[in-house]
Amino acid sequence: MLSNFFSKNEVSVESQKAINAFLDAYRSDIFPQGLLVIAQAVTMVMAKKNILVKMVLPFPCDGQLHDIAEQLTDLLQQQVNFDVEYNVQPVREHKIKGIKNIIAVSSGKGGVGKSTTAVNLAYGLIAEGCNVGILDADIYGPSVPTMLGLKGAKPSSNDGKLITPLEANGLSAMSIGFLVDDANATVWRGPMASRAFSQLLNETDWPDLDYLIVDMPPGTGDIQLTLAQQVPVAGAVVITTPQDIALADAIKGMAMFEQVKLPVLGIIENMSYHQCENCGHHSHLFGEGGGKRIAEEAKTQLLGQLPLDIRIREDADSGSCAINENSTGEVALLYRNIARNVAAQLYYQLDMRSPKTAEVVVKESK
Ligand SMILES: Nc1ncnc2c1ncn2[C@@H]1O[C@H](COP(=O)(O)OP(=O)(O)OP(=O)(O)O)[C@@H](O)[C@H]1O
Repeated sequence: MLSNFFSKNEVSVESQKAINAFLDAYRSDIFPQGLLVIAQAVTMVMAKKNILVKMVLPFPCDGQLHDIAEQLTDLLQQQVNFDVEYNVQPVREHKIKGIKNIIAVSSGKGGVGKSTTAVNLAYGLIAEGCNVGILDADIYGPSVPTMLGLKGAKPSSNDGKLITPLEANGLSAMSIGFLVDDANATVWRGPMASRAFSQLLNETDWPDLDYLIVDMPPGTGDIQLTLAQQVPVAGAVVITTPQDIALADAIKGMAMFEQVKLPVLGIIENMSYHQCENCGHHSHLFGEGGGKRIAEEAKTQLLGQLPLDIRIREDADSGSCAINENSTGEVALLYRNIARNVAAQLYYQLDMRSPKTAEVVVKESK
């Protein structure tokens, strides 16, 4: 038998060919040109009776690899697993130690669920396989401490100079809310607020992070503009709801980032629909299709849509998170899908090693 020629650790040539062909032809939103064009160091070994596909990828995507492994297992009638290392590269140079990429989460309008989405996006990126931190820059209403279950907690300092961030379920977190009480934070204005923010960013002893999510204050005024200029943001994500008034403000938000020449990775539409608990029917309480429309108009991506769901509010209020309770639950999967889209957009739009970015550069130079 052919298999007798292989050592116990070798995958048969037939299986290798089948896996390569499948991965080569595989297409999805985050792999528009297939998986193999962006994968490095692809090898296959036998691990007991299972095939282990090893590779290095440039952005986290554990959830999608899990689905691909299931499809390959069906195809080969043999268990296939992935063992992937993520090698996220910084797309923009900056001097903040330990952090590779800063992603700003903003909204033109207050109350659209920006902080809730920022926290869940951070946990989504962790669930997909990366090291992540969050910086609550919402100086006028820091809600991240509550959402992480860290209200009242105080960070410490090992050397008396840098503040050690707090940690909640593997997420490193810093917020003005850890340092001053809410009443004091709200009276801060202009320069004072931006100085406080700059200190939070630069004087925190961040661990090694692939992504730092910055929860920006809502709106598009001077303070937001200053912060956007102050932070070496790799890419921005704009949160909106489908209501006309929120959409109009989201457009203003994108224009603000354009003004300071920061790339917008896309839009997340929050409270897009309500799903009936009994029959599963989706009702679009605040209108339909708005996020998609403004994303198309701004030539950016709709990174995902989230339901108006009581579980999301309850989690945010109680300091828990759907992803940490059940990383494959319905709401968790939506956030993880958005997290993958954000990470992939950052890579394809901005990393010079990305085949898509490289393509754009070639076209421009003609
Ligand atoms: N998809 C959702 N489903 C249900 N409730 C949600 C959803 N998203 C956010 N919420 C709730 O809406 C309220 C406002 O959310 P959040 O504080 O995240 O908004 P924000 O845009 O950050 O507000 P602010 O402008 O004050 O910073 C919170 O009570 C939150 O739990």
